[in-house]
Amino acid sequence: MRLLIARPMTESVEVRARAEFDVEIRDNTLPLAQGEMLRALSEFDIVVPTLGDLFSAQVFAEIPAPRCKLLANFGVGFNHIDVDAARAAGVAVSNTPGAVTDATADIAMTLLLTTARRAGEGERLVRADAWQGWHPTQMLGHHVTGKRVGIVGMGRIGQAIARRCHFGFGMQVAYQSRSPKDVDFPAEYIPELNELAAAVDFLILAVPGGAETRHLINAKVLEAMNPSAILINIARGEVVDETALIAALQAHQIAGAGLDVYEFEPAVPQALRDMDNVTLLPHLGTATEEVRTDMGHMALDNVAAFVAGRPLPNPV
Ligand SMILES: NC(=O)c1ccc[n+]([C@@H]2O[C@H](COP(=O)([O-])OP(=O)(O)OC[C@H]3O[C@@H](n4cnc5c(N)ncnc54)[C@H](O)[C@@H]3O)[C@@H](O)[C@H]2O)c1
Ligand SMILES: O=C(O)[C@H](O)CO
Repeated sequence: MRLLIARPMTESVEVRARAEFDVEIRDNTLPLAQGEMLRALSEFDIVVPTLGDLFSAQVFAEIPAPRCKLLANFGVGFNHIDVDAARAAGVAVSNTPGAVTDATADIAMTLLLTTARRAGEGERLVRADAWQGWHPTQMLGHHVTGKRVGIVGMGRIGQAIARRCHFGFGMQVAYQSRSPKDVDFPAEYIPELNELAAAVDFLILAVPGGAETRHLINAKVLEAMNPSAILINIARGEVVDETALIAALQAHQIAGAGLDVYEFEPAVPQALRDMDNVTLLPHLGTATEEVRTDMGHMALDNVAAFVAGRPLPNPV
């Protein structure tokens, strides 16, 4: 069976892939272009795609009977794949849940602390050689310990964030999700999103992307937030109406934002880049050597199971 891996991977993943499979590893860090996706579906049995490779209904429509039978996605989020269209074309989809959880929760905390404590702004001040010295009212930020945090999407990553907030920072945790969760820390379930938004100092997004959550955070939710509150997004850019977010920040409806993901990634609006109360990261959630290696092996475990005719360990 021929395997295509759509990006260069960490060394041990590439070594294993070459040892176990008839593999082509694409030597390009950019997403697959339309023509490359069509070739992937028609010339390979299995493809390991990732974020940015837009396997849309239109792509599947162009190759109605693809040779490819598995998209073993590198990453837990699969909103770049039209899973229904894939299934209709006879293509299974798998992903890499769990491997990404702790690192992504760590990045949520990085964003929360950096934004609340104005660490990015302070770092820029020092680098610009503009710091005039400590004084009692210099660069006052928002206190974190003991504050109220609201988590939207209490799944694997949401719960890992909640644990860090509760056990690490003594924060009071509230959340919204599709259903209440049985968790091992105190957490209040607030099913109404605007109510949750109004009740917290930090609102953290950890839902999947896709049609169901597109613009879940809109002007109304941002209006419901406290003027002293901060929005953190480690989920997917499309979960937030970015135009509404910029307007809310400009009108001081909220105090700041910490973003790892963007609606039209990798484009980041100039208006956001101009604001000192916004922390901007380039989708770093899972960006550690260990985690990217674990994700790669998890994707290959799915490939191996498929080749051996066993059930996929991580079917979507
Ligand atoms: N920034 C990054 O690098 C990075 C890294 C990993 C994952 N992610 C994103 O985080 C997402 C979550 O990952 P996970 O492993 O925690 O997934 P998960 O499936 O374990 O958790 C998602 C949670 O969201 C809830 N949910 C779904 N739709 C909802 C809705 N409309 N309203 C409220 N809650 C809803 C689900 O019930 C579930 O509890 C991924 O799908 C991915 O898009 C980002
Ligand atoms: O969904 C994921 O796993 C990340 O966004 C990519 O690392």
